[in-house]
Amino acid sequence: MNTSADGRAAISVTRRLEFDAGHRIPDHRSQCRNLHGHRYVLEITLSGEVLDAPGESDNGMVMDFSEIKSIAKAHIVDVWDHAFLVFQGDTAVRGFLETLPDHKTVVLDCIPTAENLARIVFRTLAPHYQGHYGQALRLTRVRLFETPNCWADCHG
Ligand SMILES: Nc1nc2c(c(=O)[nH]1)N=C([C@H](O)[C@H](O)COP(=O)(O)OP(=O)(O)OP(=O)(O)O)CN2
Ligand SMILES: [Zn+2]
Repeated sequence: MNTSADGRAAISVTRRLEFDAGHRIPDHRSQCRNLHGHRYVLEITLSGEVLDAPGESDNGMVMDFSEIKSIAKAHIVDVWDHAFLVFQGDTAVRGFLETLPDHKTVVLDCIPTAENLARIVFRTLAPHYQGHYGQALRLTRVRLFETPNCWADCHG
C-alpha cells in the first residue's frame, strides 16, 4: 500500500465529466479520417492527503468533488463541449470551419487523438489543481474515453 511521509494511506479521488465534440484524424487509413463526433468521458484523478480540519466544508476530503468539477469545466469541458477539435495542420477542415459564422472551433497543435487530447487535458489542468491546494495535492491521472471501449491515460 502506498503511504505518505507520516505513514497514512495515500488516497486518490476521481471525478467523471462528459462532453460532446467533433474531430477527425486526417491521416487515418479508415473511418476516422471522416468528420465525426464523440460523447467524450473524462476522468480526473487527484491524489493527496485527506484534510483534517473539523468544521471546514472539505473536512475529510482530498478535494471536494464539486471543486474538481468546476476547475475541469472552466478550463476544458466548457471550452471543448460542442466544439470541433481540429489540428492546426488540417488546413482543409480549418478552412471549411472558418466559413461557418460563429462556429465553435478549437484549433490544436496536434492531431486530436484520444492520446493527444488526454495529454492536453493533463497539461492544462495540472497547474490549476496544484495551485488550488499546494504541494499536498497532485493530478495523477487523466483518462479520456473516446468511446465506451476506447480510452487513453495520461499520468503525471
Ligand atoms: N490509438 C488510437 N486509435 C484510434 C483513435 C485514437 O484516438 N487513438 N481514434 C480513432 C477514431 O477517432 C474513432 O473514434 C474510434 O474508432 P473505433 O475504434 O473504430 O471506434 P468505434 O466506436 O467505431 O468502435 P466499434 O468497436 O466499432 O464500435 C480510431 N483509432
Ligand atoms: Zn473519433
